[in-house]
Amino acid sequence: MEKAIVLDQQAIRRALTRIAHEIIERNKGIEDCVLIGIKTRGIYIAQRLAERIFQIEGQHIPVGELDITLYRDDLTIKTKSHDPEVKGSEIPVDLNGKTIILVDDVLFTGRTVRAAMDAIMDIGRPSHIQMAALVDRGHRELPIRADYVGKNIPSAKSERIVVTLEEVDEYDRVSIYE
Ligand SMILES: O=P(O)(O)OC[C@H]1O[C@H](OP(=O)(O)OP(=O)(O)O)[C@H](O)[C@@H]1O
Ligand SMILES: O=c1cc[nH]c(=O)[nH]1
Repeated sequence: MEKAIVLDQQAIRRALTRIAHEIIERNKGIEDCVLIGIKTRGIYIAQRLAERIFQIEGQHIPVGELDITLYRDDLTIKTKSHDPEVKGSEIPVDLNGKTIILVDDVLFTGRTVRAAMDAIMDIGRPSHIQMAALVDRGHRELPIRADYVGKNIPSAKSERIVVTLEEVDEYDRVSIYE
């Protein structure tokens, strides 16, 4: 059941504009930066950030993609943890020496980001890896944090944050379900 809408279209737009500014500020521009979106919705968020960054800086930032699948071990074992694996990637540039900014819609246990970092390290040797999430809902199971957060949403572990984006879902919204 939908408990609350936590971000509407305007709030998502503002959050992404702020993150775009923060990325530029922290990296003193975007030279040698690459955005890498994680599977469906992270990819669209990365593309939106690249558009904002172009509007602000007048420079194109490369955007790559990682496709990560969940192998949930709670199907066989009574635990809620899961092990994501990388299914595929589309990386448009050489990652050696670059600052990679991983982008996802929701940061939860951190296991997806860990799998993404493993995949990046297999492809090249970036100088830095940063992380941007539209929503950080807490409950980390690994020592991973986001450098850029649209909104921190405290949640019960049993709840679910659902992000819908125009590109795939017709409208922009972040809701919490119980
Ligand atoms: O930090 P974690 O615990 O790894 O969770 C975060 C991941 O979970 C969600 O994907 P989900 O597997 O729900 O698939 P979806 O993107 O298709 O909704 C979300 O898009 C993140 O990629
Ligand atoms: O609540 C959650 C947890 C993981 N991934 C999501 O998209 N939502």
